[in-house]
Amino acid sequence: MKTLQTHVLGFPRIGARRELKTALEAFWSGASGEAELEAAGAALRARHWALQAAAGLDLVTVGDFAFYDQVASHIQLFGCEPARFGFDDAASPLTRTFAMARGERSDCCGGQHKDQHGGHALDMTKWFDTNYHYLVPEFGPDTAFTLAAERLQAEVAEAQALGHRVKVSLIGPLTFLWLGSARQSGFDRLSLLEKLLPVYTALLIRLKAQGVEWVQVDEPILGLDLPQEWRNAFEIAYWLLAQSGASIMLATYFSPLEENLGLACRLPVAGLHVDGVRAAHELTSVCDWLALPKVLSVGIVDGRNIWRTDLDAAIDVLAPLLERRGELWLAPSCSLLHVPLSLADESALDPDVRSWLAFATEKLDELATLKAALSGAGAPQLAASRAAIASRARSTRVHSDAVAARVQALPRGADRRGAPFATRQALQRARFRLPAYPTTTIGSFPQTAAIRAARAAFRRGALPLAQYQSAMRAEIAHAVARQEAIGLDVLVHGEAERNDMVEYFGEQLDGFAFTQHGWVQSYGSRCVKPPVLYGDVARARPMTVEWTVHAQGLSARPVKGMLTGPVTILQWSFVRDDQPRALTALQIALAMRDEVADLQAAGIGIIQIDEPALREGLPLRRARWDDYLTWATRAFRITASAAQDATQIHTHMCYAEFNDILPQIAALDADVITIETSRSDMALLDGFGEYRYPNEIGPGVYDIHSPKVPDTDAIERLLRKAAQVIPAANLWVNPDCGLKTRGWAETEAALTNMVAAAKRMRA
Ligand SMILES: CN1c2c(nc(N)[nH]c2=O)NC[C@@H]1CNc1ccc(C(=O)N[C@@H](CCC(=O)N[C@@H](CCC(=O)N[C@@H](CCC(=O)O)C(=O)O)C(=O)O)C(=O)O)cc1
Ligand SMILES: N[C@@H](CCS)C(=O)O
Ligand SMILES: [Zn+2]
Repeated sequence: MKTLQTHVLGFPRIGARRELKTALEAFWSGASGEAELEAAGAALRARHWALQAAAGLDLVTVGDFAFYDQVASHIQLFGCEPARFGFDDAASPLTRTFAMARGERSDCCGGQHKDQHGGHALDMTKWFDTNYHYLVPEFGPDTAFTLAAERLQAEVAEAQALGHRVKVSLIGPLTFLWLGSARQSGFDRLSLLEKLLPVYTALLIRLKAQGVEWVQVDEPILGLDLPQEWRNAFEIAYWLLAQSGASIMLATYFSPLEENLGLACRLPVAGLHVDGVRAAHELTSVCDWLALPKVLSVGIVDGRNIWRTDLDAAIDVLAPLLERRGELWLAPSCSLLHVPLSLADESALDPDVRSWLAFATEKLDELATLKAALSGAGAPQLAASRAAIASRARSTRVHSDAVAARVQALPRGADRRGAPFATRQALQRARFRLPAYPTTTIGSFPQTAAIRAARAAFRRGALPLAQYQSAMRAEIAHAVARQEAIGLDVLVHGEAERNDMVEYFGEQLDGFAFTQHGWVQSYGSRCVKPPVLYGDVARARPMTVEWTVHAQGLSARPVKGMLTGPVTILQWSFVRDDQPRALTALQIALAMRDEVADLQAAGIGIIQIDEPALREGLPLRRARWDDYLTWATRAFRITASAAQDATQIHTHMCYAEFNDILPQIAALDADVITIETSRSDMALLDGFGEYRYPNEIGPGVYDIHSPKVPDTDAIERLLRKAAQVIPAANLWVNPDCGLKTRGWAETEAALTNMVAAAKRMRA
């Protein structure tokens, strides 16, 4: 008798029409109260469990829902909200979540204790190699843990009342500690494990008593290069958790287990989930090493991409595993948080491309089909799946001879600027005659409600193209006028016409499709709609030149052209799985190179090529870094090298630590890099200083994530700190990142102070 069960590790929570975003933003604006927000959350959970049940999943997953972020929910679950927030019992858990997430704008405790709260939000960083950002737990010697499981248990009860069999998902204790930051340098987060484990055990006991059959405990760090003491800690931790008597499904994903494979298989848990997409080559070894009766859960459906699964190929992989083990669980490789909810409303997608795709809901159906096929029941859906896979494989729309020929013909040295940096720098200084400490911004200015409303009206046909364009031209004129008035040296057009820095280019490049509702959560209520890169990439026509030339025509000061780099376009799109990422990046690089050439030909002398996702694209295992960095940095240079020596190329990076890839950042050979540093109080720059970063650099002096307007003294202090490690002649003055999420009033005030600080430095 063979047993098959289906489940998901997590499900998107934002809602088909971003209902969670709407509910959150209404709550934050004061337009609704906690009861409405809670009701919206409950409705989404119920709907998503119903989808899982309707697709025949054996277990629904509880605990993956969060109003802001699942890591923040765990900070509350384990009672380790940082003491600096000064929460008291009067503050509701929701208010406290938003205080941690959004900093001092929260009216926590009625705003009475703001001074004691230490104000600023928890740091936010990338969840492994995804474009999802989590709130970083803060750990120190005084961190204490207490169980606050009321919300989680209430959600379990909700699901049970709806008649579902429940599996709870939790972030594992080692991964939770690993993801946190040490408030004190030298503090070892692992030393907290002893205090944390009893709280986990107590939680597992409670969940068992509540009738929860399985608890999925996520330990994705088992796919990382772990220090030996962290590896050792797994054995003791899971031995202790086993005492709870709970059935634990230990979940790993995003990366092969490699040297941790034996460890993962040995741990005293009831089951092990492995990533059958990124670690497909390890399935046989895991099957060998995972002793029966432990359950093997195979993440056979790609949770990080949107292509239909080749179900025949999947069955070929799964059937022998089922034969050997007698029991198998089937799942997506990781949580479905990273893909859009459903294809159902994507009526504008090209029908061919649409037939090749599976979003979260369709992936549930794939699991059901696999289960049916493997259990010998009829699976009529297999035929449709087969036809779609075949249609994609033979489609003439995927391959372009012209693109292939261009890639083939790429000359050696196509990734090199004409002259070395020193020569270029002299030419550019003579051309632009900028003052010392030149001031600039990163590209976007506030995406106001008016801008978004105009674009929404244009898209639904309520605003004619000409009127939309003239509205955007007026927004650009406004941004240019504001920058001139503030006294910035290098201006930008402000990106009013862009919905998103990647989607905007995806919409215009051949080889990309885009969705109407394919939202994926980026952080909190903020979402992105990653374009779908299905075919060879080419640029049909210039994409940014008219807007930039319009802006340049409004000012005698240089206006920076603003492009997104090839690696970031690749990284923030759903990309092809039928050719190496390196080749796709090269195709994008060539298309973007044409845009650089056209901007330059139109008289734009400074061009920024944003690469915020360069670091995020790094493979999770260090052994694979070199290969990635070689092709990724080459892709950037191919784009940039269309620039003549007197054209100044900027790049911009944010949302990551960069010190471990400094040589590769230098190898981009951008004339100027603007980089996020203010949140780390310029600590990042120590690495740049020690490394003697050769080109010009603009360390962010203003944290755009905070509504707080930095004063001139604070900015000057940061600049003086920067000038201690970077030669003053190479320093630029700019914010950390784009200003699209900010309002105009705070933006103008902050930039005015920034310009004043630069003037003080010059004096
Ligand atoms: C720099 N970042 C980015 C990342 N990834 C990207 N793909 N892009 C990025 O910029 N990763 C790292 C960071 C993450 N940071 C952010 C910051 C801000 C957002 C954000 O604001 N997202 C918006 C959606 C942006 C967008 O696509 N806008 C569209 C649609 C606007 C919209 O919602 N329209 C409404 C109607 C509005 C009206 O009528 O008034 C609708 O369609 O219903 C546009 O401008 O046209 C967000 O709101 O979440 C994301 C990541
Ligand atoms: N030019 C973009 C970069 C964001 S990382 C912006 O300013 O929004
Ligand atoms: Zn940025």
